[in-house]
Amino acid sequence: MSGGAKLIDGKAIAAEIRTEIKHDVESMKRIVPGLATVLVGERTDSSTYVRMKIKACKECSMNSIHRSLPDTASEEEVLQAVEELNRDESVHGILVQLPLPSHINEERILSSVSIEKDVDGFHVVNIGKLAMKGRTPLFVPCTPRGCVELLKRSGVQIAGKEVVVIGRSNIVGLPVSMLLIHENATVTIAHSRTADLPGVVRRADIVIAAVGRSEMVKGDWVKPGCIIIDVGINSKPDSSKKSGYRLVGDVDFEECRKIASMITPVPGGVGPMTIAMLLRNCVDAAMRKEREVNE
Ligand SMILES: Nc1nc2c(c(=O)[nH]1)N[C@@H](CN(C=O)c1ccc(C(=O)N[C@@H](CCC(=O)O)C(=O)O)cc1)CN2
Repeated sequence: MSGGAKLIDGKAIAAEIRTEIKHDVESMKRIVPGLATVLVGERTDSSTYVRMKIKACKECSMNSIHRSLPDTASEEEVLQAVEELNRDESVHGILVQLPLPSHINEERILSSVSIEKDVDGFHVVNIGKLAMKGRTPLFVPCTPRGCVELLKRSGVQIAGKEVVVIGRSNIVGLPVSMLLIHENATVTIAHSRTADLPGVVRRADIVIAAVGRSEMVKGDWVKPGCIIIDVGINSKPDSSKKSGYRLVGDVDFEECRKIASMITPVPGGVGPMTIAMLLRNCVDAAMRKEREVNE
């Protein structure tokens, strides 16, 4: 491509989705959707993400409730906070910000969230249904749902495409692969131990990079005209920035934009979609509740 890839503007698409969400919230008669955030510890990145989620709720006329626990909190204390939110009728969605401190069993905490309020889609029942044919999970994890939404809203036909997902995490790699299979793509899950990773990635019509390694995917790894969704958010030292670093993805943007037909930037690509999809999931939960109340 001589002109370079078209940018998939995640910030603009997320803003469009948030306008739709606000409209849905304001059309609800009996319920104001409420999102609960649980933060254990004080990691700077996690605190920033939680703050962004709370701000996004406000902008969409939604309520938010926040529970903060110290990083010394016991597993029982985190479970108790989740249980209280499970019982709270003003809360329609609960998210426990990840990662949790290493002494806490993540699976136990995530499975303690009521499946009707599991807006992150990480409960084993919701993930299990996503992994099965003919089952419908109540919620789909936000970043994977955001990737698919970016493709659809950019006019990309997914069915029949060869997709290579790089990364096999529970948050992104595995669930996005399942979602894309349900969209009738042919999906290969590649990872750091895949033999001839560049050769595998070169087969893809659509590349989803979610491996967590700065600028790993190079220009000569990708097929001309392919579509690249970069999920990575890595900081890279940059002395020209006040902070001393800048954010980069898992894809070498400057090299790959010359080869691909469409590409997401970092920042401003998948990241904003994660929060938009979280709000979508929470409002869907509240709308489901409102329908039950009306019956
Ligand atoms: N419980 C969860 N924990 C985590 C999730 C998740 O979906 N649920 N995902 C990530 C972090 N995350 C949300 O929690 C998240 C990451 C990035 C962004 C984002 O908008 N990034 C911006 C850049 C922001 C910056 O300047 O730092 C962008 O890419 O443009 C939103 C949410 C791990 N934990």
